[in-house]
Amino acid sequence: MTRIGVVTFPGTLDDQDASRAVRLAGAEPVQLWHKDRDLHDVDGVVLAGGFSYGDYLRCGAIARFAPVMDSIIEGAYKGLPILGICNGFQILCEAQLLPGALIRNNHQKFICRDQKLRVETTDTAWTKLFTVGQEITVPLKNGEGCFVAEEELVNRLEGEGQVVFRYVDFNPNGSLRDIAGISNAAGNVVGLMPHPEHAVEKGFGPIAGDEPHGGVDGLQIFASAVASIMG
Ligand SMILES: NC(=O)CC[C@H](N)C(=O)O
Repeated sequence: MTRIGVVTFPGTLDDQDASRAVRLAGAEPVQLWHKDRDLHDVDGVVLAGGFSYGDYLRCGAIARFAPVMDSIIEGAYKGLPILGICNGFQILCEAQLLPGALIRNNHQKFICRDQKLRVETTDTAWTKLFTVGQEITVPLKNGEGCFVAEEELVNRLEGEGQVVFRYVDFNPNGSLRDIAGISNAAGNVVGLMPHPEHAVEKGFGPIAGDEPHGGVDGLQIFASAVASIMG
């Protein structure tokens, strides 16, 4: 069975939901602790959302130096599928596994809403099962979600197909070019601000189309990783 590690740092909030999403996608979730020196032979890793180390300094800035990150960085360069959700995305940027940075929302407030996104590429380990241009709705909740990078870098990300998700209808934080998620050049490392792990079960997900509180669009992200790992 495919084994996907879910990392818990002090202050992580969404590791249980991420583990549940992994299980619903047909894989076995493996708990990884911030102090773990190895990844216990997992086939993929999820850096879950939350408030690691209380968001001190900058979101993700301290978690980036946790012992488990050495193995994650090594795994990333070897092609291990890695997903960073919200605080996980911030940690991946701090670790320079993904380019750019996430800064305070342009309106200076924490925001929580059901957010529509467009899937811009299926050439990543985490979006393989979508269709290009598909619109999905998943919850969003963060204080530092504004994606910024130099103009030249953003142009390169667009040109190389590394913009993976874009906000639709409403940009919730001032992110450049409505960018909600990006990947590394190889497509195995993906980070996104909204939370797919909160949209995996009917009755608990966001309001989406004809499905009040029933949207399960997020599940495809975890199922995509399982499909990529199985080849
Ligand atoms: N939901 C989250 O992961 C939040 C991330 C981070 N603590 C922020 O507020 O931006």
